[in-house]
Amino acid sequence: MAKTSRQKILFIDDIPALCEEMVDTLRGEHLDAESNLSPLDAIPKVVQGDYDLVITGLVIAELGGFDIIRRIRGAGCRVPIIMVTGFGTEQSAIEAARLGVADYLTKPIERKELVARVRRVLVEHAPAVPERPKSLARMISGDAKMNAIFEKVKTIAPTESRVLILGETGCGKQLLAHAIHQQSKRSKEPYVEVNCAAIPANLLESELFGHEEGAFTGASKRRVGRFETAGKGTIFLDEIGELSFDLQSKLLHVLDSGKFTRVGGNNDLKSHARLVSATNRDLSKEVAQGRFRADLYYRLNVISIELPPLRERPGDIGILAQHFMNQFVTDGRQPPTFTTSAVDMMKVYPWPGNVRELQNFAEQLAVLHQGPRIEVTDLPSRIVQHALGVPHASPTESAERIPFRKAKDQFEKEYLLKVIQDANGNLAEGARLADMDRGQFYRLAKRHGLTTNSDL
Ligand SMILES: Nc1ncnc2c1ncn2[C@@H]1O[C@H](COP(=O)(O)OP(=O)(O)OP(=O)(O)O)[C@@H](O)[C@H]1O
Repeated sequence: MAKTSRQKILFIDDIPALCEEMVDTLRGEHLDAESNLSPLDAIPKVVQGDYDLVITGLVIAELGGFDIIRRIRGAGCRVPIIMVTGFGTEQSAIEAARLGVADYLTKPIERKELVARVRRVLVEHAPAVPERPKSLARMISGDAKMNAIFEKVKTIAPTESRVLILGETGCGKQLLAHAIHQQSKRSKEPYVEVNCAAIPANLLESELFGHEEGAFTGASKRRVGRFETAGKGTIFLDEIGELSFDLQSKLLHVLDSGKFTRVGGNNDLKSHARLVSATNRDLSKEVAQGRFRADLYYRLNVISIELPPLRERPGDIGILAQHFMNQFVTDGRQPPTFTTSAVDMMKVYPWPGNVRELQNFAEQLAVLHQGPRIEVTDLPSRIVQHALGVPHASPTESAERIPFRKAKDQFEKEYLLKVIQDANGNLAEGARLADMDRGQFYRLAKRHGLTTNSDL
């Protein structure tokens, strides 16, 4: 069955009148619902991802509600499931919670309440990424700070000014440098990248400026350097903070005079390339501490662009994760989508490796994950552990060092996270499992950073 853009609901029960009533109620509220009298017919369709929500009865002759859920989950499918029953007992409610149902309703249930609970589950398990991403060359973003940077690049790229890109490792400096070239009037000319940290210091000068035959041992013939190769295009010097003092002086000379000399040569050659550079160091601090030449810093830093780390770009987490997921699923499958709850938890994690770490994480999931959705429970332990606030000592080990309030806070956070995980990331269900008022549960979850859902 082809998927439509509306979220599709399936009701499973073997009483035709109940099916008709449920479908009429939901369709009356503009929800896309259908029913199936046979669990054995319905399960394969559910497992192949035809539905966004399953509502099931408990007592069904062909296969009971709990067995339906076990088979669906056993096939690796994490579609949210609501159980509706007229035969609810405490035990069945506990079993339903254990199996991770998104909600458990006992009859009689008012029409309005039913629709409200269904809508809530649909929202909580909806694919994330509601924002419309913006793009710049090969970069995409859904974050306001990044979109402002994209706009800045569109303004400065066509000029001749040098650009210095600052930012932590893996946050997109290289991609941004290339975008500047692509948006510039030089885009048809060469684009040359040099990673100053990857080339041994004694070879870097000849790499940049070339060398003449016999310039040093092993220089058996003349070699053209990267400045020459770049011609009238752009040369991108990555990790410029790693340049030795000697090379800093030589680069300063090129920027001041527009000329350079091959190693071992006498002739001045003209440089026409535009220079874009990047570093993950705090260059102004390097200058203050005497490790980087101030005059070179000012010449490089005509226009500076500071790329924020991923943890300061919450609007990018869901968009980039889904973007990479779509790229990495190449075997014809429909790429799984990240749910809002999963993205909320990913926003709490600090992503020390920035976009590169997110990219690797999406690649692993693309290979290993089966099923149409990525839920909180599918996230790797480092993301969940972070939400737990580990490492921390147990109260008995260090009672004298941890104030009571802090110990209580740690316990509260750990407890809430466990409950939210048991509830498959569904906060309403979490509140029910914890036997807490829903509003209080939401507020606590938010205070501990276990959700960033802004409407809580
Ligand atoms: N906004 C983005 N959209 C799409 N892909 C991105 C984006 N930002 C970064 N990437 C991807 O993330 C990875 C890391 O980005 P990049 O190499 O540009 O980071 P960097 O800051 O230059 O890292 P380093 O400091 O280690 O050199 C690359 O594979 C890049 O394609």
